[in-house]
This record gives sequence, structure tokens and C-alpha cells, in this order.
Amino acid sequence: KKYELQLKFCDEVLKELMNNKHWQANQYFMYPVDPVALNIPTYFQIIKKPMDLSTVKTKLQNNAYEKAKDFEEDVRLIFKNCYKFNPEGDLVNSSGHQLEDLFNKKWAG
Ligand SMILES: Cc1ccc(Nc2c(-c3ccc(O)cc3)nc3c(C)cccn23)cc1
Repeated sequence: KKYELQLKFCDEVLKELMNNKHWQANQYFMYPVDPVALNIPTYFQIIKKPMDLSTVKTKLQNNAYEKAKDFEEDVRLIFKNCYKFNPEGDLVNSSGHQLEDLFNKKWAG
């Protein structure tokens, strides 16, 4: 029972992060980074474990997360990747910080 409740909370938080009202914050993180489309051929050399909100959603739906902690880890991987690749002060970097602030608020409750 507890397990289902945890996963239900993950789903709720993820839906909020992906909500269109947070487009300013989430637009760069909704789908896998496409290094060809973005003309960043070195991306996969810099980012060893790509992650995005849609992939997290699919993993959640496929019961790929054993516990809420594993879900949290994937969400935070999105921010880590963002800060590693996009320098402080860049638009995408600041969007990552906005999304992280939103996640921390919802996750801590
Ligand atoms: C030359 C250059 C510089 C920066 C970017 N960043 C960036 C990223 C990105 C997101 C997460 C991430 O871990 C890494 C990159 N997503 C985008 C998008 C959707 C549009 C424009 C820029 N974007 C793209 C090209």
C-alpha cells in the first residue's frame, strides 16, 4: 500500500513539473536532448547518462522505479546534466534552476 502511495505522489509531482504553465522552466527538459537537432555533437561525450521528463514518465508508467528515491534520482539527473552542459547564466541553465526550485518545493511538500 505504502509503495503505491509513494508512486502516486511521484506521478503527481511529475505531472506538475511537466505542466504547460511551467513552460518557461520545463521546455528544455520535456524530451531527450537531440544533439543533431541542437548542433551539439559533443553532448554524449559530456553527458554519460542523459535523462528528461518524458523518459522519467515512461519509466514511472512501466514500474521501472523500485522506490521513490530512484525516481528522485532520475529527476535530479536532469538538473545535473543541464548544469554540466549549460554554463551558469545561460538561459537553459537558469531554466534548470527554476525547474529544480519547483521540484524541491513539491518534493519536500
Ligand atoms: C549550442 C547549444 C548550447 C546549449 C544548448 N542547450 C539546450 C538544451 C539542453 C538541455 C539540457 C541539457 O542537459 C543540455 C542542453 N536544450 C535546448 C533546446 C531545446 C533548445 C535550445 C538550446 N538547448 C543547445 C545548443
